[in-house]
Amino acid sequence: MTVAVLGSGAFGTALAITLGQKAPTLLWSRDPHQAAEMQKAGENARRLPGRPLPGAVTVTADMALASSADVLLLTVPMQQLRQFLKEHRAAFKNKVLVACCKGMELETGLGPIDIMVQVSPETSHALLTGPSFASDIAAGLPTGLTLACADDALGRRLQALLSTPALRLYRSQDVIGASLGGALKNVIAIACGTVMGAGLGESARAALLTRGFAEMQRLALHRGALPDTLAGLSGFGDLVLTCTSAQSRNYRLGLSIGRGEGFDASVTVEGAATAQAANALAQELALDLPITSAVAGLLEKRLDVTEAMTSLLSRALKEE
Ligand SMILES: NC(=O)C1=CN([C@@H]2O[C@H](COP(=O)(O)OP(=O)(O)OC[C@H]3O[C@@H](n4cnc5c(N)ncnc54)[C@H](O)[C@@H]3O)[C@@H](O)[C@H]2O)C=CC1
Ligand SMILES: O=C(CO)COP(=O)(O)O
Repeated sequence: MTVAVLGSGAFGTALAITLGQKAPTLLWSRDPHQAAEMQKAGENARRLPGRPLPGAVTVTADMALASSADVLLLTVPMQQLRQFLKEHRAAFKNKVLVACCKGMELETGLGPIDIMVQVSPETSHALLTGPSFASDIAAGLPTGLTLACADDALGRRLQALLSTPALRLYRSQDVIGASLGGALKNVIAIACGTVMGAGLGESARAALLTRGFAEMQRLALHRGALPDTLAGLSGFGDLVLTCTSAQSRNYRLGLSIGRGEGFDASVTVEGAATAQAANALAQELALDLPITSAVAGLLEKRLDVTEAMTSLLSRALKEE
């Protein structure tokens, strides 16, 4: 099976770098100028400078060429996924699509697998998610991810195809759990960044991370996820990484909120839309997600940091 990565941002480029060390790999960019520049320079100077593309990676803006591969890794941001699938529906027919984005669609609350099923029912679907910074993957550092696919036979083939010596994929058939874990950890990372930015301390962050994990489980289990999936790489693993590292854009957005600073709106921060989508879903399902609600309040500017903290600390005392 041949592979193409569609979307030449940080994550798409990193995946192409690691997969290109194993087999010929296509990397598609929507911008012909950027594709030509990357092919010529042998690197993505904008997103991953200093990380050379292996010779087996071909960068192209030609979707007909890119979609000639059997397996297409989709690395566009979550809020772009539906439109992207609609635009290229004919080219993707009968392909295996592996979504690599994390989040919930703002208007519908749906995750990447649900959207692929809706928009491209004539394709096969899987999800690649878990704790990994693009820069670590591109540097060849050891990484463990979850490959979630409801079809176990296909999941096994994808696991073998997409694992590399440094990138170790674990298989799961729980696409709901893997999808929600990856989406909701970003919301908690914004909360943890906020607490650290406001100087409230590492003990407060540990409490938020832990209670945030309880919220992730509450929503995900209600939607049919398996507890083990939430405790795995795509849930707890990615939560720990994202809530403790300033490499994370979600955490950094939180830091800027906590410090009362601005944040570059062009940076991909998946947790922002997801916080609002998850908060709306929680209200609809009458689920108690106080941290998610506080993050949504901060992002929508209904709350400031002091009010958000007060809303969490003044809740009735309860059993853990
Ligand atoms: N950067 C990282 O360390 C990791 C990112 N991810 C996930 O990967 C997804 C993408 O993130 P990044 O690559 O970091 O973002 P990015 O901002 O670096 O790149 C996004 C890319 O998508 C392209 N794009 C946007 N809209 C498009 C459209 N409609 N059609 C075609 N291309 C479009 C942009 O031109 C850009 O090249 C996110 O969901 C993120 O959560 C997952 C794991 C690690
Ligand atoms: O998903 C990631 C790590 O697993 C990347 O995190 P950010 O999107 O917050 O940078």
